[in-house]
Amino acid sequence: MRIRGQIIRIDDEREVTTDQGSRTLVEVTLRIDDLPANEAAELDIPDSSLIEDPIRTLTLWGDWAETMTYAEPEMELLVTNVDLDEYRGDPRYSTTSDSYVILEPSFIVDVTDIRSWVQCPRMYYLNKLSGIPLKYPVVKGTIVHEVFGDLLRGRDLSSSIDDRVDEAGLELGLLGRDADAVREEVRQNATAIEGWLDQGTLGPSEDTWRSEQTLISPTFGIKGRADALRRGIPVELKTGKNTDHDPRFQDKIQAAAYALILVNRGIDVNTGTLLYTKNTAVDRNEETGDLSPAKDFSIAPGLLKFVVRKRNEIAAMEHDMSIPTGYEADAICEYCFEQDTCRVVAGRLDQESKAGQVGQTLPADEREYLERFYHAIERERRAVHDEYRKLWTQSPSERASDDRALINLTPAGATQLDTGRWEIRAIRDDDAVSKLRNGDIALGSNGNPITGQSEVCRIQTLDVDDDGDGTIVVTADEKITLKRLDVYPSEIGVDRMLTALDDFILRGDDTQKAVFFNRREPTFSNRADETYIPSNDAQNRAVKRAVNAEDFALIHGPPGTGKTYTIAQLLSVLVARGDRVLLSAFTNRAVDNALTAVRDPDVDVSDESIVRVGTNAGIDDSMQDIKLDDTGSPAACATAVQSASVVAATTATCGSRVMREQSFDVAVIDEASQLTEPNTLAAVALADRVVLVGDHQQLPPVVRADTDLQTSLFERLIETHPEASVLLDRQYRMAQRIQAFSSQKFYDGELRPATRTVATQRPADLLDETPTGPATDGGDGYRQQKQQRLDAHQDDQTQTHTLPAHLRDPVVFIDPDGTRDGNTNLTEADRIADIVTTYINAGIDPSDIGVIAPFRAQVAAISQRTSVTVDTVDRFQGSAKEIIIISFVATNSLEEPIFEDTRRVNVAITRARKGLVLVGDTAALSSDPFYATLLEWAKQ
Ligand SMILES: Nc1ncnc2c1ncn2[C@@H]1O[C@H](COP(=O)(O)OP(=O)(O)OP(=O)(O)O)[C@@H](O)[C@H]1O
Repeated sequence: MRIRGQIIRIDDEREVTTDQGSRTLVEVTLRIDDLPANEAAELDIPDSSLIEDPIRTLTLWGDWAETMTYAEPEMELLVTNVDLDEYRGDPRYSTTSDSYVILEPSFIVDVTDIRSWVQCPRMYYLNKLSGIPLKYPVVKGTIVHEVFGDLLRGRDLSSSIDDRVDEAGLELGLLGRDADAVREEVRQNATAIEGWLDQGTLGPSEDTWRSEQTLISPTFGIKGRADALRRGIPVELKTGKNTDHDPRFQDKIQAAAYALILVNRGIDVNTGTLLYTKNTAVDRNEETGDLSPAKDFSIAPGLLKFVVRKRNEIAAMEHDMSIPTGYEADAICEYCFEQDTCRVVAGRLDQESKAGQVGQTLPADEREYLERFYHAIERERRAVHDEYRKLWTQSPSERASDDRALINLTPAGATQLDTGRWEIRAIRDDDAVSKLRNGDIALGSNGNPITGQSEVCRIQTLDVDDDGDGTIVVTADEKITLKRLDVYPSEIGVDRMLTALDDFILRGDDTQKAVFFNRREPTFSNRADETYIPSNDAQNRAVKRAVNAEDFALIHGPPGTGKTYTIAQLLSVLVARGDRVLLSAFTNRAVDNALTAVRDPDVDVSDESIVRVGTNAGIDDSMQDIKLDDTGSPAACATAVQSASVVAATTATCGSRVMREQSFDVAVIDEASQLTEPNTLAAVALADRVVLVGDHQQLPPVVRADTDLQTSLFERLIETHPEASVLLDRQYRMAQRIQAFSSQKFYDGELRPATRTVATQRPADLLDETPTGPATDGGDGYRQQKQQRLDAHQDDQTQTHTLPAHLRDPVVFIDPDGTRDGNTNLTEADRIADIVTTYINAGIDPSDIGVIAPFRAQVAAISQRTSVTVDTVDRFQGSAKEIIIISFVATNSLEEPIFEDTRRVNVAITRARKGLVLVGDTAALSSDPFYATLLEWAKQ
């Protein structure tokens, strides 16, 4: 029996005498979440009031009492294998010798963090803050681990080493290493692995082996990736040497933590293996001791419990987000490699530290900032943990309807690739939507990702044909029977935000920081005095402001105002001046979109001077020719990135160990209003000057928790330093009538159409009534395509309907008199499908029409009724359609906001070029001042 609940009170520790001698105990009062159903029956207490009152006393015996020294009221407690008895009519619980006590079980601790915590709690904190820097032992360690995996998958040693060293080309190049020397060193390490594999009679061909496996334990709140499992026993590889007979303590802890996760899966683990690969490489004449690389050790229940208690210490500290001092451990600072960093961080942040403090303390506002964002990021981490938890708390169908999983797949086999990895296929027979995309990392499983067979894989294909059928193809290290594919949450995003804070605040330049902390005003030079963009005064001023900025400049670009165009012109000016430029944005799509404009033949930046840094899967096909080749000759890789005038990468990649080694004169960051402050800092920290391009009146950063991360650095700076910004006030997208509301409400009436043609566009321009059509910003290509469509249409001999009068206006409001039911309004969905059909029958191409709805359920309802693109606002940001139809869903009243933020309405309505149709309920919309004005405008 297990119980789980919130701590209400913790009594003092006591010693009692029992038949087993003197024992320690602590009594804790808990509010139990789910009382065991059989509680009353077990105790034979007929009092039903007990069942309504979930407060119970729990006695923690022996070592578990220690966990209560750092637990606090309000924390959650999960206790397994409890005993139930009664004391004066009250049911009471107590731990048994088989119990585990898990504090804050929802907080998921990584195995490697438990390892560093055991070495020293401050090491855990410093690793989290600073990330893993580019250092040779780290890169070599990664290569050896990969070769290990390859050997387990049956690959030939030499070809594995060649490939893996090749793959690390860029990192080795930046470290100034020679490939041959690295190959030799890896070979020495790998010899230990090979020898051990041979000698253990357990050849890789045997089924008892498997390489790295990601494991999560819902009970113990632990996750991690074991290097390998041999007959269910965790094997950890260490690239160092250890000539003692026993494995190192922290290494044992790591292997034992994996064992715990296996225990949670019902596997009894009582041994662990540590493989010290350097042991075979050390000189036997000089070294004494135990030089065998493999060291087995027994994993007794006591060790597993110790691991849980260490994990509990971390969870408790993270609960109130306190900073470890190092005194919690017996670690000896003078032998610690991290001693200097530890003292510097303690000194700069004025933290208590066992190693002491050095250096000058940072100004109070910087420390306050770091602390505030550290807390915000840790809250975001918790929200990611909530996502992990849904892997086991939600049923498969709940996950599917939440778009978090594709379920009920039919396995369709697997093929082993040359690399030893597997290509796994499954058939889907429905067109269920999900958040999964090609190129994503996902969790594939045979049905249950936690207790079943599961593997982290990369999606290669997810396509669905017209009938809704399709083949899913993924690649993974091990073969699985693919029946389900889940969105796999990742903490990399939060980890990268922390390292960006560290790079900017702790390692950043004081002069640069002063301006972001309002200790001095941003300054501007006069170096740019030419006319760069004659056709658009605001864009021209923006380029000049950006080139002149000594610190930062802000380019505020409402919808369709040519932000991307301006960025391209700006880059050509900067490159011509000899500046080295970082071009960044949150998503790969945004980076590639900006790069497309930079590579326009009319823009004076040569392809040879640009490199695109990122993963193959993330980068658009059209950018593959300028993608940085990070494999092969180390020197060539390093030169390629170091000599580039323009380096383009997402802000997440800016936090990678390769990009953290780069420096730039200027960082130009697109869609900066959608970036959290720390995400922006990841790029800012790499450059002397910064240009942020964005629009804080459109979508804010997407974050899970309600914290300061919701406000972008762009928004904060434009409010504190409006003089550093330029508003692009001419838009090339919308008819005058469509843009008017947005201009008035969001841009102080300053947004105007760039040309008369833009201003006067109408839906009828899309019809054959106007054969030549007016010029749109799509240009001749667009007209030709349209003419082809019209010709095809006429060839069809289909009757050409004309567009009814009420759909000819650029802005239309329609009230279908529907009823909201949950997050859908089917009458509205039906009417929207009719409107779409009317447009199409009139000759408008379906690809010119888009529908936006506030909720996914309504998106699904409309999608079932029409073939045009239907989506939420977030998916539409950055794109535009000739005709946009918006479904508001709400009827009668507006108890909850429709788009939760009026900026979403701004984005929705500004997606339309020629026609905007608002479909909603008059009564509901009139009940809110903002929507009432929208309605008034639409009905004009
Ligand atoms: N100065 C200009 N002269 C002529 N055309 C321009 C100019 N600036 C932008 N355009 C055109 O306006 C259109 C929109 O420009 P762009 O894609 O740069 O806008 P954007 O602000 O990035 O759009 P979004 O709001 O979707 O991010 C493009 O077709 C572009 O060629």
